[in-house]
Amino acid sequence: MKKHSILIAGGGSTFTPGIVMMLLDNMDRFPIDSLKLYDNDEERQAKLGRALKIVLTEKAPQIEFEYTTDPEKAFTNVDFVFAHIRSGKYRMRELDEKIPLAHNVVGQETCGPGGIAYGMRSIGDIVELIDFMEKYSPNAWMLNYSNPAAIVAEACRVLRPNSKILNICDMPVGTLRRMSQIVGLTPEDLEVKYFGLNHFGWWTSVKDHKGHEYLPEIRDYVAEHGYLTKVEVDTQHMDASWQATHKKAKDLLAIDPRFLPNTYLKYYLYPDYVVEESDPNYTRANEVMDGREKNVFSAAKRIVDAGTSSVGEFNIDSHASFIVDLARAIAFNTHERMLLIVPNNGAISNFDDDAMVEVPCIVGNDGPEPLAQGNIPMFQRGMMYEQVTVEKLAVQAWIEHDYQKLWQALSLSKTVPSAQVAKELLDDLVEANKEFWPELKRPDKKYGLISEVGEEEPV
Ligand SMILES: NC(=O)c1ccc[n+]([C@@H]2O[C@H](COP(=O)([O-])OP(=O)(O)OC[C@H]3O[C@@H](n4cnc5c(N)ncnc54)[C@H](O)[C@@H]3O)[C@@H](O)[C@H]2O)c1
Ligand SMILES: O=P(O)(O)OC[C@H]1O[C@H](O[C@H]2[C@H](O)[C@@H](O)[C@@H](O)O[C@@H]2CO)[C@H](O)[C@@H](O)[C@@H]1O
Ligand SMILES: [Mn+2]
Repeated sequence: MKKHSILIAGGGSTFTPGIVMMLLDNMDRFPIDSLKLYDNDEERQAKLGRALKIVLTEKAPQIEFEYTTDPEKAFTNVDFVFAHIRSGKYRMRELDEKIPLAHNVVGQETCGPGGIAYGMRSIGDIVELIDFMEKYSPNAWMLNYSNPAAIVAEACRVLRPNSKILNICDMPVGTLRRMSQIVGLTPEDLEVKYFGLNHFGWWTSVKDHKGHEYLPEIRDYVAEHGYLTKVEVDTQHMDASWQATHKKAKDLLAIDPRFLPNTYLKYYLYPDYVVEESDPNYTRANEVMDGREKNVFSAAKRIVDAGTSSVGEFNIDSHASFIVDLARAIAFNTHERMLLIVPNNGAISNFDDDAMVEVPCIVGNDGPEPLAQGNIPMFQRGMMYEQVTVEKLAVQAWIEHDYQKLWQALSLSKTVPSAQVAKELLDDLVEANKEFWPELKRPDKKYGLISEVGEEEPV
C-alpha cells in the first residue's frame, strides 16, 4: 500500500495531537511515511511538536517527523495538507464573541458578526497556505478545517477556483454519531441525505444500508431531548455551553419537523435567546482557553517533562477520524460518501449554482462528486439565500476592501436587528481587527452617514 506524506498546517492547534493519534491508529488502512507540522507561532507549535516527537519515536519510529515555521520545508514533498489554522488565535475569537454581545447581538465563532470578522481575518491566510502548497507540492490536496468554513470556502471558490482544496466541517459527523447512538447503531451503519450551507443545514433522511428510514425515530427523540445523548459520545464537547446547544435542537426541530436541524441554526432562529443565555464576560473562547487548550498543552508538557508518552493523554474523536477518512478516500479512491462544502452546481436543484453548499458527496481520486438533493422547501431556501448572500458580500468586501459591502453583509445577517446596529458593530470590529483586515475604503460621506433620530430636516 502506498505510504503518504502529511503536513498539518496550524501545527500548534489544540486539534493537532488528536489528528496525529488518529493517523497512528490508521496505519494499516492509511499508512504514512512522513509527518510534518507547520505553524507561524514557533513557540506554541514547539510545545506540541516536542511532545509528539516523543509519541512518534515510541509508537512509530519509521515515520519521519519534523515541525517547522519555514513554508518551503513544510510544504515540500507532501501529498496532503491538513489545515486548521486560527487567524488571530483565541485572543481574537474572544473579541469576535464579546464585541457583538456588547451590542446585544449573538457573539459566536463562525455565525453572525463574529463569524464575519473571523472570515475577514482568515481569507488571506488560507490563500497563502494554498499558494505555498501549489508552489512546493503542486499535486497535493488541502483538506481544510480552518473556520469560518463557509466564508473560507466561498473565498476559495472565487480566488482559487482550480485549487485542490476541500473545505470540511465535523459538525455533521459529530451529530451523526449522536443520531446513531439514539437508535442504537454506529455512524458506519447509517447513510444520510442533507442540504444546506456550512453550519446551516438539515438532514432529510437517515437510513441504514438496508434502506430502513430512522428519521421518524430520531425526530421523536430530538423533540424531547435535542441531540443530548444518554452516554456522552463526544470527547470534546462535554462543556455546558455545548450541552445547551445540543439540547436546543428540539426547538429548531419544532419550526419544521420534517427535517433534522444542524445545531448552529439556533444562532439564526433564536438569536434573542442566545444573547439572553450568553455571559458577555465569559464566552466560549474563555471556556476553550480554560478547558481544551489547558488540557491539551498540559498533557504535552507532562509528556515532554517525563520524556515518555505513557504519562499524557491525547484524545481521538470524530473530528480527527473524518479528516483521515477523507484523505484515505482520495488516496485510495474508496468512493466513500461524505458531507463536504462544494459549489452547488445543481446539487440542490432550486438553489444558485455558484453557492458553496454542504451536501453528501462521493469521494475518490478526483475529489468529491456531489449527490443531487433535489428541490428544497421555501423556508429553508429563503434562509439559505439570505445567509449565502451574507457570506458572498463578506468575501467581496475583503477582495474589494469595501466597507459598504461589509456593512451590507452585517445588516443582512439574520442575527443583526438593524443597519444601525450593524454599523456600530462594524466600526468596533474594524478597530479591533486593524492588524488583520485589509484597510476598508469608506463610503461616500454624502450618502454613507446614518442620521440620528430626530435629526432629519422636514421636507
Ligand atoms: N471546520 C470544522 O468543523 C472545525 C472543527 C474544529 C475546529 N475547527 C477550526 O480549526 C482551527 C483550529 O482550532 P483550535 O481551536 O485548535 O485553534 P488553535 O488556536 O489552538 O490553533 C490554531 C493554530 O493556527 C496557528 N496559525 C494561525 N494563523 C496561522 C497562519 N497564518 N499560518 C500558520 N499557522 C497559523 C496558530 O498559531 C495556532 O497554533 C480553527 O480555525 C477552528 O475554527 C474547525
Ligand atoms: O467551541 P469549540 O472550539 O470547542 O468548537 C467549535 C467547533 O465546533 C464544531 O466542531 C465540534 C463538533 O461539532 C463536535 O461534534 C466534536 O467533534 O468537536 C468538534 C470540535 O470541538 C464545529 O463544527 C467547528 O466548526 C467549530 O470550530
Ligand atoms: Mn464546523
